[in-house]
Amino acid sequence: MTQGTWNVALLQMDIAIGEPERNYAKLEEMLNEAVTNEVKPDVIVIPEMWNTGYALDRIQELADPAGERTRALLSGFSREHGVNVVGGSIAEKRECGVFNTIYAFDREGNEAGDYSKIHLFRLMDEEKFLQSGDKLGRLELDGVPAGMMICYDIRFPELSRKLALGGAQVLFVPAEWPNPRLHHWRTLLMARAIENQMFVISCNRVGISGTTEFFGHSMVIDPWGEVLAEGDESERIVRATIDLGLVKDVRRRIPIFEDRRPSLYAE
Ligand SMILES: O=C(O)CCC(=O)C(=O)O
Repeated sequence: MTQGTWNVALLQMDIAIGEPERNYAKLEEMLNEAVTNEVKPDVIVIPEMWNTGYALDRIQELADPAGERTRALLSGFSREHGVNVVGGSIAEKRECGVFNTIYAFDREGNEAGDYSKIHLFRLMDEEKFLQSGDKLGRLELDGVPAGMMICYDIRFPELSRKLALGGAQVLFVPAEWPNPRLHHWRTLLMARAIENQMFVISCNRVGISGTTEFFGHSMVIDPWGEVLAEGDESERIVRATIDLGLVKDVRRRIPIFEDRRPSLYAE
């Protein structure tokens, strides 16, 4: 990191449904590609449910017990390469069920935060097979306060606002967002960035799973709503450099956090 900037790398990967071994191998390949680029990333982001895809009918047997395999891999990688990793999300098995969980690691390989998806997506039957998390996704990377949400969560502006009010300047959004709702995906991400005057860094998968197609379009959006980088529909690494100082500038320019009237509309 040069002063106040981050190079981010989004691993816009295809995911083999129900085949964790293939997915771990693919992820390692892409992680290595991400750090061998001439521009070294400060933060790497991975898509949602990258270890299993939506193999929900076999999720009990496929999910990573306590996330141990994933945590060992990502923590080791972060430490070895001195890079922050927001580890997408994985199907994570606990005693009380399977969760859709992000683990994030700092440059020393320490766990910087975790978040289990709180809004389960009925259109994909998540609520029938997964448990929902019950806490917000807050973390700090290189001293920068940030938040984590997963996919469907971006439809709930209250959640990103709460993270922003808690100090988040960057919002990470791993996703498996399918066709044909590209318009929703782009608009909601831009809205979350503009209304909260924060960076939104989203990583969506590509490829086809059964009858569902995923369009990628991973995006890096600045606090003014400008799209700094956007993927196409192919498997690739999407890169961008962000100037973290912009959050302060935009919040000074239009001081929405000073102008809020929560007594009139906060629940
Ligand atoms: O809200 C949407 O349209 C997509 C959400 C989704 O695919 C998910 O949360 O996995």
